[in-house]
Amino acid sequence: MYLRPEPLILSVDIGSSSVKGFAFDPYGEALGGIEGRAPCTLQYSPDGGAEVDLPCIVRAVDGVLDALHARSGGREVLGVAMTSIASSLVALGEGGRPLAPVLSYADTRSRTQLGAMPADVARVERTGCPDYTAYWPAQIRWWRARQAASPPPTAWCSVADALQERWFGGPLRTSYSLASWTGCLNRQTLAWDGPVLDGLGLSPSQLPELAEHSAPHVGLRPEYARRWPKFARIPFFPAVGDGAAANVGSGATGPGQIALTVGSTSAMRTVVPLRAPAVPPGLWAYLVSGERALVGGALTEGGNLHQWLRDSLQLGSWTDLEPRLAALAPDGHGLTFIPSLGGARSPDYNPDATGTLHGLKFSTTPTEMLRAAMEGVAYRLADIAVRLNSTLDTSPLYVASGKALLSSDVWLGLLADVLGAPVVVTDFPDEASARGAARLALGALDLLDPYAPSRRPRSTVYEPRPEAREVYGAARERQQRLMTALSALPG
Ligand SMILES: O=C(O)[C@H](O)[C@@H](O)[C@H](O)[C@H](O)CO
Repeated sequence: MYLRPEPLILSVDIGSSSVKGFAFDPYGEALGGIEGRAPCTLQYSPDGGAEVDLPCIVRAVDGVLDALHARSGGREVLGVAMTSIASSLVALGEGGRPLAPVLSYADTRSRTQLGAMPADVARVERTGCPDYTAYWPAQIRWWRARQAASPPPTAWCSVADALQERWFGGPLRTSYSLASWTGCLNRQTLAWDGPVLDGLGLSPSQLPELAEHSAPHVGLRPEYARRWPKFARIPFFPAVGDGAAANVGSGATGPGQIALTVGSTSAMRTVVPLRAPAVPPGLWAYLVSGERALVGGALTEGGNLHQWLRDSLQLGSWTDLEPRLAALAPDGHGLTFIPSLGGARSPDYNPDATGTLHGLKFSTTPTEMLRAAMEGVAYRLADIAVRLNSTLDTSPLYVASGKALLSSDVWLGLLADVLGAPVVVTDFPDEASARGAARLALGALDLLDPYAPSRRPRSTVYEPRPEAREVYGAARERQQRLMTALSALPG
């Protein structure tokens, strides 16, 4: 019981399209009205580039903290939690100066570097990550090859680590969670992986120090202490990966509970109370903390594909579209949409994969194309689900998160049909990643157990419909056959 206004915890989420900040009470529940948002979007280029503009992120995050500082008024602020896209790679030059470009998980330009590391069959089991363009080993090699004429970077870090270094000074520090998304962390020993660093010619001193997300920075540098006096001496917690935060924030932390997220990108993941569970074929295993793993798979497409089609086909607002999408029968259009516009992450890991829309007729409508894209994403998520569910001891329960999914009854319903299992929307669905980071920070402050099952009722359950499941099953097979046929094409 608090007699004065309750203290609050602030949480900042660095996403693929914007930076958002929210306030939560000491029980981890959202407090309306104290929030901040600033746009900052990944920049895609035709060669597979997906860069993050660091000055844009710095401006956005500092601006969101300005808003949270002003709006929290006289209330006590317990701390600042952070969650971020993962992975991100910042190269640092002399004096710790960040060098462009900053690469994101979606950047596939390092495709030429895949297979270039020394052969090492145990690497996936040690790091939890496959050899792919989303991870630092390929990205660091690509970065060096491309900038060969410039002085080499002296150190590397994630975007959130660079921000915290600006606010607090060095040394650079990262959480086990963010580090586990880089492909360079040995998740068994919780140290940077020796063979991976040797293969890259790096020493651990060129990477951030590793710490648990519960070990905060305290004591802002004078210029930031003047800007945010209320934050000058409060804990700022190292960022956790947004996937890990989404599970904690949507309450998907128990056995068989799978966070099904469609934000800008999409993913499904489950929390395992072990540091280094086996990595299922085609998937990855990251860390929520040094004690808990996050096993799952991710696609680079989700709400970003929906948005791209709405813009490209001038489809109008999301709200107007939903009834038109809902009026279409499952797979009634006969189209096959392979949604790999950003290459294929899980389960194929093919950076050269592209999007395909097959089966067009003069009668095809733009709304049908969008519905086919949403179904196409669902089939690819089902390819991840098959692999993930084979590791579970119980039947899966999908817990929805992500703005794109929660804004669409159609997507929620068709995912339940395609996955053949209930999809649950909790009564605290919004901003799961920010909420998860806040709950982990409250856990670090000993104020709650971030993994405790929620006692709040489940508001909506989307049950699978057997007739629709059958129709979608056939359409999913058609998508598989099309992918196989396309993979035989030269080039
Ligand atoms: O678990 C996840 O959600 C993924 O693994 C991440 O790589 C995200 O796709 C990325 O951080 C963008 O939000």
